[in-house]
Amino acid sequence: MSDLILFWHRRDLRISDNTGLATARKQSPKVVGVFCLDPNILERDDIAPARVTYMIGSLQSLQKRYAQAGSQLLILHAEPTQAIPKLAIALKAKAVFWNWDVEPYSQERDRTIIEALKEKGIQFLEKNWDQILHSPDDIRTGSQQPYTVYTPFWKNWSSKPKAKPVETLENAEGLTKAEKEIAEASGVIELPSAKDLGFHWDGELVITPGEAAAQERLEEFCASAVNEYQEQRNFPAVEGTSKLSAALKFGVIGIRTVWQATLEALENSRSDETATNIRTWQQELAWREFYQHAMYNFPQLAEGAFRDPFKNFPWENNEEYFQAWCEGRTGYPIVDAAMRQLNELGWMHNRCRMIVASFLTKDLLINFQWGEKYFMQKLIDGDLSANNGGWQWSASSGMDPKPLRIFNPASQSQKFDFEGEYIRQWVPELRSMDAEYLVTGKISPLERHAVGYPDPIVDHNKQQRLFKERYQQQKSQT
Ligand SMILES: Cc1cc2nc3c(=O)[nH]c(=O)nc-3n(C[C@H](O)[C@H](O)[C@H](O)COP(=O)(O)OP(=O)(O)OC[C@H]3O[C@@H](n4cnc5c(N)ncnc54)[C@H](O)[C@@H]3O)c2cc1C
Repeated sequence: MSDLILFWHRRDLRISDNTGLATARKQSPKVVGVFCLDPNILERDDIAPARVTYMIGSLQSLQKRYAQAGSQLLILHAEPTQAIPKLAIALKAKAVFWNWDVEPYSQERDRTIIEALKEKGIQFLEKNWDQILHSPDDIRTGSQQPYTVYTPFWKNWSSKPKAKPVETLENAEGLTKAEKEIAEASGVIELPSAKDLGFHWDGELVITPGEAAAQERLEEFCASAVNEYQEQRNFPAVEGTSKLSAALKFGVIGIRTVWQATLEALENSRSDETATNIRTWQQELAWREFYQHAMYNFPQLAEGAFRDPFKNFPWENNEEYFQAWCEGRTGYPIVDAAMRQLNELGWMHNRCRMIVASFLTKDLLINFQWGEKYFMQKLIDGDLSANNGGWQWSASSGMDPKPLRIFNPASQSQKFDFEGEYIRQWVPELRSMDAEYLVTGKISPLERHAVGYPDPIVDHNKQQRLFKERYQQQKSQT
């Protein structure tokens, strides 16, 4: 066996602040990266072109970072349970290290790979967490149960000391020429483009791929917008949030680095008000972690409703309504603006994610899993835990003590897009209409037809009554 440690990147496309990679480098000077394009993931029907494009761009940048450090990032495109052990055996690697993931598929895949490595006496890292600040096994209620409610989770989670960023891989030995030939014979390929993989995204990405861009975005956000985050994050027409979600999903930036930046911002804050804004952003980072812990502890979340009344809920699942929702043609301006933003950018503002999710489930009476899947097909930041968490929260089927939250599209627009700026940006046929009509949605059929904008496909008040009735019925039966 050689000194080689293969470091398998998955949701940690960076060489800075990477716990598993830093451990590998401590144990050997010879560390080579590997990324496996997994057909089990890429061939699913919920993969967004924007997401793959961002991932490939970040892999390109990771390859450059490895080259600068003196090593390589190898690319495979094959079933990982076979390809990873095969490469490790061919290169006589002494170890394959990687960072653990919360998703059910990843855990199953990793267990299979661990068995194959064990058989050959190749070392691995047991349960090394990197993408979250605390292990899901460590944050427990007084009776040692995982949390199902966010507020007590936050209290416990935020009271625990957080690890500092770990050191960047500055230098490492790579493969020799002979080893490179062995790697190629074992399936290593050139990094394909997203188009080569069948994913076409010609638009601009909401965030530039790669570590440097994510770091820059973090610094920029922490120097300015974070100071007004609490209020500004609610207005979809304002650039009030970090847009770091894709970088966090793929681990293009380390969560310890992000947390450290919030602590520095707190230290530099000049007023209680600013500090409150920064703490609010910290709470959003904790939501991300809450949903990841939830997915790890309750993997059944990925399969459907968490709460009983929703397990057999009589959804109507009207295909035409669903199509209108997907295309931004519901006749509700704020809903349509949001869906068109999603279709065009591969990203949607959080306030609008909540509005459209409530609309799909409470107004259109469509199973939240349809919306969950559509989001995954479009989002650059699409992430099982966060997306499922957001959808189950909006549908009232998940971990939430307030089951009957129903968003009224008109009052949401009146509060958060009162000048209709966001609506005008994304629904251009309504551009010349007064804000009053845009936000209330009280646009006459004549005016709608004149500009080619549809009539409302359902009546909000009627539908929400219907939803409540069905919910009460289900509740009484469970
Ligand atoms: C129906 C629905 C679906 C969602 N799907 C996803 C998804 O697939 N991927 C995803 O990353 N987020 C998802 N979210 C959460 C949230 O909308 C996005 O994280 C946020 O809009 C990303 O923008 P940002 O990076 O500017 O966020 P910021 O406001 O700057 O927040 C910072 C980071 O905290 C995390 N975060 C913020 N809010 C949440 C939240 N409610 N839940 C979990 N993490 C959060 C994200 O990593 C985000 O990048 C969803 C929310 C809803 C209501």
